[in-house]
Amino acid sequence: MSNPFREDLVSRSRAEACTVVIFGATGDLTHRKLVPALYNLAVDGELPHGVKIIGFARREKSDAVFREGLEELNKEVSRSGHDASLWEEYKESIHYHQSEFTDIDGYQRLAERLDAIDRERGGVGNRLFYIASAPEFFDVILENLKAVGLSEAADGAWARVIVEKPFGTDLATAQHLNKVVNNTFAEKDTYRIDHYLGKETAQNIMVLRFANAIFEPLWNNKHIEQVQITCAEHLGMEGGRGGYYDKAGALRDMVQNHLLQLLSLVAMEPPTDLSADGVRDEKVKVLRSLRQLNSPELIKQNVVRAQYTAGHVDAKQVVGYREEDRVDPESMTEAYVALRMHVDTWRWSGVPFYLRVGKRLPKKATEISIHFKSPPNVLFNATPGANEGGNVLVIRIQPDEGISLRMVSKLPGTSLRMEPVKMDFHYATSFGKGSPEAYERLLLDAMAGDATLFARRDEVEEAWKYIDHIERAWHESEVKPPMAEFVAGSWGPKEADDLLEQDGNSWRRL
Ligand SMILES: NC(=O)C1=CN([C@@H]2O[C@H](COP(=O)(O)OP(=O)(O)OC[C@H]3O[C@@H](n4cnc5c(N)ncnc54)[C@H](OP(=O)(O)O)[C@@H]3O)[C@@H](O)[C@H]2O)C=CC1
Ligand SMILES: O=C1O[C@H](COP(=O)(O)O)[C@@H](O)[C@H](O)[C@H]1O
Repeated sequence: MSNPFREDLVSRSRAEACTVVIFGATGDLTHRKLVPALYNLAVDGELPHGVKIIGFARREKSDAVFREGLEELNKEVSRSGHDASLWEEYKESIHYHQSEFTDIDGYQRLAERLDAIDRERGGVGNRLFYIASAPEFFDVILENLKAVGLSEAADGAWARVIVEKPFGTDLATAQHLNKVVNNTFAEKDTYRIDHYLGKETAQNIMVLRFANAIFEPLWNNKHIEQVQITCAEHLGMEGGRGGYYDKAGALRDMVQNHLLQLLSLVAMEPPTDLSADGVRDEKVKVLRSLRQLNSPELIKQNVVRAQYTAGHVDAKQVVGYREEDRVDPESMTEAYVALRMHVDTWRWSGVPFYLRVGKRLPKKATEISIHFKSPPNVLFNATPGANEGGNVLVIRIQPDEGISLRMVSKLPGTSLRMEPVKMDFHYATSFGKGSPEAYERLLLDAMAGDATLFARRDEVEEAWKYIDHIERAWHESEVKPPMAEFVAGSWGPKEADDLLEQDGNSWRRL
């Protein structure tokens, strides 16, 4: 496709034209995230000229029907709105390819189609394979791509693969999948997606830390008392999600990937350069330094799991977790988890990292808060308001992306009183526009061959090592830790509050 929208704009990224083949193209991810992301990039003039999309899935569909379905969703979700005349041009670059994932003939036909596109384009045949299927098909798709030679790039071209989450269900399955992927594509051509890394504010963590001289000198256990990472969702198991989620649970679904990635960005040492491996080398060191919770006793002391009971969210009555569609009525899967973690490095020795994530909490909000130690209590200890809490730096990942710094200030007036105030930076007001969707940035990076915001093999495996201890204690130990409960629409179980209270701390109110 020639970029139909902004011929005047040259793409600002180093992304190169390619054909994007999406496996699982009739699914939710393709309709809600991937195709709208490519559309928005095209609207913004960021998509390289000549990008084509081939959707691979099982159902019989014509190109026209496939495009209509995509358009319906694009109208609903596109960040830049939906322009019918722009869509008319954009949709010409989208095609449908019907095949079973297991059918080798389907891949043979795909190879022929890709060759025809390259001939038509008269340029190099770069290919980006996006595996957006359920995880049980990851192996077979990779094996079939290899069998028909599609994992090999033509001279002067590249062939890359993006693999969706979940990347395995434990260390052993992740290692197996890594073997299959690396047997098909070189590690440099493998992009394990973690869409939280594509979120604007997650990317800003490194800039905040390493491009501002005021924070880094304070970014250690001498000045920081605790770090909290919260990822709250108000959604439950809508849209049939219960089938997948009840097998995964909050720990595997969110902590193993998104939350541990955020923690790594907060805790890592400055990389020697901004290359993909420079950054990922430092992140993986953090994961290796996590204090392992390798006994049921440690897990009982440091981890709380919970399910929600019926309650109200957004003023609507909602059912409890075990009553959700496609959830086992006797399920022992957590829809909420809170953890106290430690990063055993010199920088972070003695600083607790508290993480919590859950469904059916009061609102959707993800944030990281860095709680600084209080100053010596000598000057203002008798001043009203002196105990209002210390400095807190809050990185709002979503919504209302931004950063705020809480400090204590003198209240105007003749007497000395102190009150907490906030310096607040909002992306939307400071830069006059909303942030691009995470998938936009990540797709563009994959087209540019930049894997910095994708997880490397060793990162994924280190994260699973940590998670496996907890999963084993929950599901395999003789005396299983209890499953706490909280009312849907509340901020989680009392046990999670107790976890912090033991250290004299409390969760930040969002
Ligand atoms: N949805 C989301 O927001 C997110 C999803 N993900 C991950 O992305 C992946 C896809 O999720 P999602 O889009 O929600 O899944 P869906 O269940 O909505 O889609 C599955 C897709 O796979 C196709 N498919 C299933 N079986 C076969 C087969 N045997 N042969 C060919 N095609 C087949 C389906 O085709 P057909 O309809 O023709 O049967 C459909 O296109 C999962 O790994 C998920 O964990 C990750 C983050 C967010
Ligand atoms: O990966 C996942 O992420 C979503 C939350 O993503 P967000 O970008 O909306 O914060 C979560 O709902 C889902 O369970 C999980 O699989």
